[in-house]
Amino acid sequence: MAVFPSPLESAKFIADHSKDVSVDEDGARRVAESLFDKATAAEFGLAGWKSLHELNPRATDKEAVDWVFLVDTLNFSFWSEQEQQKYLVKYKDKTYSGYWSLCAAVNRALDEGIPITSASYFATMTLDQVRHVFRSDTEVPIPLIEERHRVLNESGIVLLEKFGGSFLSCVKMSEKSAQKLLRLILENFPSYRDEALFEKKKVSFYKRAQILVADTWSVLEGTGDGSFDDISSLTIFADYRIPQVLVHLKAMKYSEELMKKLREGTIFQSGDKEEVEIRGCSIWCCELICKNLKELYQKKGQDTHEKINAVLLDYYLWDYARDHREEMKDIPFHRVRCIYY
Ligand SMILES: Nc1nc2c(c(CN[C@H]3C=C[C@H](O)[C@@H]3O)cn2[C@@H]2O[C@H](COP(=O)(O)O)[C@@H](O)[C@H]2O)c(=O)[nH]1
Repeated sequence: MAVFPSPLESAKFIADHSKDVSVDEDGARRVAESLFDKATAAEFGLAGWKSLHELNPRATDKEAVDWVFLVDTLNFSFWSEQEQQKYLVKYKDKTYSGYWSLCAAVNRALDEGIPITSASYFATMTLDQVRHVFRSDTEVPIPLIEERHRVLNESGIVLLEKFGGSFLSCVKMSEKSAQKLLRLILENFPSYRDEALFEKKKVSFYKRAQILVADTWSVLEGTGDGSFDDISSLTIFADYRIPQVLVHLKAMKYSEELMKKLREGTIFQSGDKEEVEIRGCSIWCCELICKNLKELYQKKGQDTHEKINAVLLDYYLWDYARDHREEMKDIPFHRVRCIYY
């Protein structure tokens, strides 16, 4: 049986040994206080996944679950070298960038009658078909198109061979446990094994695997096969936006030398010490924010069950980063080209 380190334990270990990134406990407490009133509002809740995001599926059926699987299999590396030169997709008279450009391209393909979310289709897609589905509305193509082709074929074949062609079968096998679904994903889909070596120890982040579980919970509206009783055991998803917003909100800090490298646009490799510290401290920082938020609610005698967890905090912070691009422009995000986030 394969050993998959826990992202939470990894984050604690990394935060305890980190040199260039630090979690600011007072800053984390202040962020929790500022979120306190918002946390019971609609946009913080599970329903926001659909109500705030027009490209996400409305349904809670097999096709909606397969949409989530396809999108999260490709949910990585949308950043561009030049902010002005980037991959964009126009869909229904709106132009989308970043993660939303991926969703727009998927919905555009479905509208064109291309069964892009069906394993039987993406298991044998050619590179040219992938290029067509994810074509850009600028001269900048989607990053890592060859890797996207490879992970699509690989994941489609596993779905066909082991799960009858639908991720819903995998969800049913998890018997309403988020941790069991996480393990099934890691055991069967190699491209989701987002791990690194840090201070000679194997650590994990599992960003796409954890967000796949979270998005499955969201698209099923926390009901039926998606009523995971341990959804609060997930951590936030260590991408390249959450660290940026945590530094902006002064809950996390970079050393001068790291800030200099980031400002120069240094491209890091997946697994580099700085990259691991940024991602691990982000997860740990959000655990502290979550803990503080729960304490604030307990003080007020309010029940926080299912209202406050790392998933909902992550979604909120990610949307916040989207909506505050301008204010955050002097905080650089770390640049890695990889299939993990
Ligand atoms: N931590 C975290 N990272 C997330 C997401 C999402 C979108 N997911 C949900 C959000 C709304 C919908 O409800 C989706 O279900 C994408 N990313 C990451 O961000 C990066 C792209 O950023 P930008 O270049 O600005 O589009 C890239 O690494 C991508 O992997 C999230 O939620 N949390």
